[in-house]
Amino acid sequence: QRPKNFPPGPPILPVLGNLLNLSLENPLKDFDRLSKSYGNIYSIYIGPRPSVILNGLKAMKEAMVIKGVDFSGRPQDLFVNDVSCRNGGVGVILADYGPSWREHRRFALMTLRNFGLGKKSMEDRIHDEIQHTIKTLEGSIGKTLSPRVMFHNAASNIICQVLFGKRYEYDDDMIKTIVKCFTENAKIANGPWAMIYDSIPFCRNFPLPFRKAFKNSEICQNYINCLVTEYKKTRVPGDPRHFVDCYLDELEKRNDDGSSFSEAQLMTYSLDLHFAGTDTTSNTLLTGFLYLMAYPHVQERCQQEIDQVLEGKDRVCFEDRNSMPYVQAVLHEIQRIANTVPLSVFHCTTKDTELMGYSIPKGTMIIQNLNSVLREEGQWKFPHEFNPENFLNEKGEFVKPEAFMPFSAGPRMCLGEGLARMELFLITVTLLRKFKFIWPEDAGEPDFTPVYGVTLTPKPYHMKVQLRSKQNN
Ligand code: HEM
Repeated sequence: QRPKNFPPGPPILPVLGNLLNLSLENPLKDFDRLSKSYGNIYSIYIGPRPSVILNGLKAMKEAMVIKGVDFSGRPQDLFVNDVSCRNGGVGVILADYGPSWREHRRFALMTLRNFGLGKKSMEDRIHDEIQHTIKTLEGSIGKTLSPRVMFHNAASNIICQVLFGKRYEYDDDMIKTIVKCFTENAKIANGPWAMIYDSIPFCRNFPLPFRKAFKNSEICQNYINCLVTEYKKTRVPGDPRHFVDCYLDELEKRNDDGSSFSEAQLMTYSLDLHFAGTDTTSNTLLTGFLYLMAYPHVQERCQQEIDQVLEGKDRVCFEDRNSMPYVQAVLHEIQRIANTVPLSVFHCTTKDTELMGYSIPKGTMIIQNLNSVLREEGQWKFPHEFNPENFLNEKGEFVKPEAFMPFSAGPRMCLGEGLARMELFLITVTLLRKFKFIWPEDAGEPDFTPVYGVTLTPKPYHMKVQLRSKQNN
């Protein structure tokens, strides 16, 4: 039985709740279908747990922005919590709303900013990494290559520079293993076995496929343990080289005052940022290059604008985006279509609250169907097709509709948005300036259907790379 005045939804079965109403492999279509029957705010039971699904801009804004604090909690008893928070630290992504989350979020935002302002700016770091990407692509001129490892490692290296002050070669075994753990766990974390783990608690200790996620998490914990142990030995207090050193300085400063900073937190937190900074940006890039090859006229129009704006300059800077309305529109359209984190990260209510006339008790799980906003009819000129016109007005100027929400909204909104946007712009522009990307003739039609997970991933594909004949650099 649903509580009084709770959002409506399909009938609930004992034990399973509404599991049979969802495809456990990929429930995105079911979430859209259910909103047609029950409206933009409805409820389903994942096993015994009541969850409210938010669809469309209006509901999303009221919950995440207008009543942001009421909706900014995180559930604490899910599969993902057991996998990620095993060493006692809760990190930031899964931390519940409260002082520890607030302090850690503030600290990361400040540290990311400081590393962007220091001797070497964030732009310089991204450009350094792009040189390695270019080398990989130059080695494939005239051939085809699968860009997956290249983009995942590039994104991983950029965040690694900030976190640990180091990068890894693209064929380094250690980072290959870590990135594999991240990408596998991003698929397991909201796959069928995670749903079963969350719905039927007595099966949690059985040797079922969800065990793989725990193994992966252990590998990542060992890796971060080694790094932190090394940095503790080599650091000079007060002269931080990277995020880990900054945290260790802060830990010393706050020692014994009951603060939420701890070594266990540092480990989970660093892994949170490494994971969040890798699997998101790289999957967006993969989607982007897939569409740029499938829509060669869009690629060419970007290249014309890039050539024109960068004429005589040796490299692009983030500021140049303001002179590139078409490229900006294309990058935003890529993010809209990529829908990289389709259900955001699950929230929960921090107190008894109301949403569009419904009563929602404290502790209710909230699932944001970001997909429903990024493709909402009435919000977009072309909701169901790839079309940069979605972000251009009649004068060809860049405009950003309110429904552009791939980073979510409100107090829990992605804290890496600035970094991600800078990476997407600098990487895409630099590569499009230098290379032409072609869908291989023998590859059949491009398949745009993504593989479902916490992050959506394009199916593996190959690209043909040519040096552009008319280069201005
Ligand atoms: C295209 C790239 C990215 C996309 C689409 C994306 C999207 C998201 C989304 C939808 C959320 C959940 C927000 C919510 O719960 O309401 C999130 C949270 C988060 N993201 Fe990102 N993200 C991206 C890149 C990054 C990067 C590069 C970093 C690394 C610095 C990062 C760090 C985080 C963190 C730490 C959180 C948790 C914030 C919190 O709980 O307070 N993300 N991101």
